[in-house]
Amino acid sequence: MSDQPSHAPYDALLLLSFGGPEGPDDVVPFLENVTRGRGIPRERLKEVGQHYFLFGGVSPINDQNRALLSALREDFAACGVGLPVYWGNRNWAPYLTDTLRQMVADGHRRVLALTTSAYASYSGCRQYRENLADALAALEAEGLPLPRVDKLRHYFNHPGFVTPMAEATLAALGRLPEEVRAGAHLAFTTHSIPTAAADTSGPAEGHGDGGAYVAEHLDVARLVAEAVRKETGVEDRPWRLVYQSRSGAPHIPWLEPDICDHLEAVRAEGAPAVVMVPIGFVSDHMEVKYDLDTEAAAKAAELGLPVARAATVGADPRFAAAVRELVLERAATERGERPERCALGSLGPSHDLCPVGCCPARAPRPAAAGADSPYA
Ligand SMILES: CC1=C(CCC(=O)O)c2cc3nc(cc4[nH]c(cc5[nH]c(cc1n2)c(C)c5CCC(=O)O)c(CCC(=O)O)c4C)C(CCC(=O)O)=C3C
Ligand SMILES: [Fe+2]
Repeated sequence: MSDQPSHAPYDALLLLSFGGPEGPDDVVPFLENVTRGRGIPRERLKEVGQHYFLFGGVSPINDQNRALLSALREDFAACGVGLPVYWGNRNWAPYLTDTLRQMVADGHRRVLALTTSAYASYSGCRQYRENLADALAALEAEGLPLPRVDKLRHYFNHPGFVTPMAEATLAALGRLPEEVRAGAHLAFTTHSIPTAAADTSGPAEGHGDGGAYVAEHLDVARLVAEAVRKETGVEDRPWRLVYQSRSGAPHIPWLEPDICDHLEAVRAEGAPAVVMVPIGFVSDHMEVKYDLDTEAAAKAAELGLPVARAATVGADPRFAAAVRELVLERAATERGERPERCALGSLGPSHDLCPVGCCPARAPRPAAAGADSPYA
């Protein structure tokens, strides 16, 4: 008997992420990969390309995923979890299909996937499941044995995600001039998505009124605001969930208000300062570095409004530990045990298996790692 925590039946973990360009020549091909068949206006693409060129054509997301990989491997090793960790992306090298092919070549047949998106939505959940189905179809066409791939549950309300975010919010408050700290508002931000996609996010029974996407973000915002209240003793600090990084055609409704409009509105109401808290994101990637640190920060400067931006969890060891807990929890569930399923807030732990109709696509396509998966 070994007293090492068991990750059986899983034999590998796959970090599944978005990917990003690593130099100026990568930017246009990367954007073509992202937007293939998705009808994003050319104007928006040129603009987003410029965001990347401002940073030398390099997205921070790949280095951040490399750091997360190291943190996961360190944590697993320290805790005796002998699960190898691989990394594959939707839109840039290392591409998911290549990684999955390597995993099969290395003998892995039960794979657990961790996505760098903590919440339910088509873009953050089902689209990754579609990418997994595409990769499995490619391996099948090559005549390779197919691994079974499961996906870890959404972790937005896990303490290993929420606690570092709350601490980062307090740290950002501490970077504001002392005299505006007590009165500073909190602006929790996440990626805007079409309201139609928000309304149908998560399982069907929660559809409508922003669906699981908005409900989950509101729960995290409340938890962080409450932690800040406890720590600072400021009882009625205003906070709001706002959105950023809108794209798509202007006549299609997306979640609002935009962070920049929100800064203007609270300035007009007399807010002395704002802390921007990007709860929607797992690392300080381009949406954070450009849309918040560059664009929203410039807006705030124009308004004469002091702002600070909270760090995302990134490769925080507490987040790596949370991933380990979630992996061991899911492994135990797959073995037929009933492990403790840790979650803060009012929503409870999210489902392990996306039910049929969860975060539907506009045009149905095969998606793996869910109840409607065509794969085992
Ligand atoms: C919910 C959500 C997340 C959070 C969850 C998650 O992390 O998955 C996210 C993350 C990210 N989005 C990213 C980049 C882009 N997203 C785009 C486009 C879009 N995102 C959408 C949603 C989301 N996106 C949507 C509804 C679109 C429009 C249509 C479509 O394509 O579905 C476009 C095209 C141009 C534009 O429209 O801006 C780009 C370049 C990067 C990489 C950043 C880097 O390089 O550091 C990351 C992590
Ligand atoms: Fe995006």
